[in-house]
Amino acid sequence: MIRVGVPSKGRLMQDCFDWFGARGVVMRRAGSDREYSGVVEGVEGVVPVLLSAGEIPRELAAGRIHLGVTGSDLVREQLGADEVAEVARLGFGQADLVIAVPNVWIDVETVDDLDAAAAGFRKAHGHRLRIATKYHRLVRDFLQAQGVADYQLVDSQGATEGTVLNGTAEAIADITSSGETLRANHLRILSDGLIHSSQAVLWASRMAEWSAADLAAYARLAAKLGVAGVPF
Ligand SMILES: Nc1ncnc2c1ncn2[C@@H]1O[C@H](COP(=O)(O)OP(=O)(O)OP(=O)(O)O)[C@@H](O)[C@H]1O
Ligand SMILES: O=P(O)(O)OC[C@H]1O[C@H](OP(=O)(O)OP(=O)(O)O)[C@H](O)[C@@H]1O
Repeated sequence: MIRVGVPSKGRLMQDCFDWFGARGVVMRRAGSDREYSGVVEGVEGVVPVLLSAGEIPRELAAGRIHLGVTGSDLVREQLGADEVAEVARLGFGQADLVIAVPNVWIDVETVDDLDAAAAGFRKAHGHRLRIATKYHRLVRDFLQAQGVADYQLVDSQGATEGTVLNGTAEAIADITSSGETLRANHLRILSDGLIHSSQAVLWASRMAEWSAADLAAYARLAAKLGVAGVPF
């Protein structure tokens, strides 16, 4: 059996079920809304595994699932290129990981401006400018590539836009789609502050054991979905 990790709740789960369903692979939760097991109809040898979107990268890397659907942001943040292969971009779950600063920082429009502000900030406040995020790796790599070093990351696993008003950070790096949460919290995206454009992707684990029967099931599934054969 190939195990396919799918998001266990919310819009991502529904969009994922719709995407598979439109291709003749019907996935649904078994039993009640609260039961985290799933069933699939329309293809033999495939079992869905309902998981938190944030945990799907780790399960792929551990080889406990063969395939998984989750955001490219979460995989790029948590995994290296060796552990998974991209099978298909699914065209939903689009959101941008961006750096945003308070509206009142009128002199800070770009990442270069943020760099300059960071140097001044340290002198004025005795500590480095704080950027709240849960995307530590992506933010570090992005700022390093731009030569920004005088800052510190503050971990925020949710309600990240609130950290500036709450006084625990000066800037944030988080996912946005409509931009409403940023606006409501008086934050503005830097003009060159796009770190990653994310969307839901079907990933294949390079770490899972793929038996001959699993490879045959994958071929059947890939044919139905109209995606590439085993991508590694
Ligand atoms: N506002 C949004 N619009 C579109 N996509 C979003 C939005 N917020 C988050 N996403 C995407 O949804 C995926 C899951 O997000 P997140 O890590 O917040 O999980 P979650 O919804 O909190 O679920 P769980 O707690 O089960 O992991 C990510 O890939 C992210 O890019
Ligand atoms: O641009 P918008 O359309 O306003 O969406 C952005 C919000 O959506 C996500 O939060 P989510 O609802 O997943 O909750 P979180 O705070 O737990 O991350 C993200 O972290 C932003 O807070």
